[in-house]
Amino acid sequence: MTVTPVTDTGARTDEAAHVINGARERIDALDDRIIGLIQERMAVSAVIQEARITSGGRRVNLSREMEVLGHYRDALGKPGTALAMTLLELCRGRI
Ligand SMILES: O=C(O)C(=O)C[C@]1(C(=O)O)C=C[C@@H](O)C=C1
Repeated sequence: MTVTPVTDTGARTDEAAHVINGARERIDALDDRIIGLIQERMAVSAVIQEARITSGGRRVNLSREMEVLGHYRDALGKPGTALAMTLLELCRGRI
């Protein structure tokens, strides 16, 4: 049996290639939504930071960042912490 899937799935059967291609479409759609949510988070975070800076405060609030890191760690374990650190960097830049 020769499998010539449209995308490179690594599958050895047409059936497996079909399952993989369908699931990849769902992943691409989920990733689009996740990226949209991250962009929305960045915009909301910018509003907070601008308000704080305009009031004379600092861009960064470390105690709040600890809460955010804990939230992701509790939900996703250790990789959740790394994910939250990346999100925070996207939202407030490098510190
Ligand atoms: O919650 C805040 O005070 C924010 O400024 C938002 C945010 C975040 O993106 O979660 C960004 C920068 C701060 O250091 C802490 C948290």
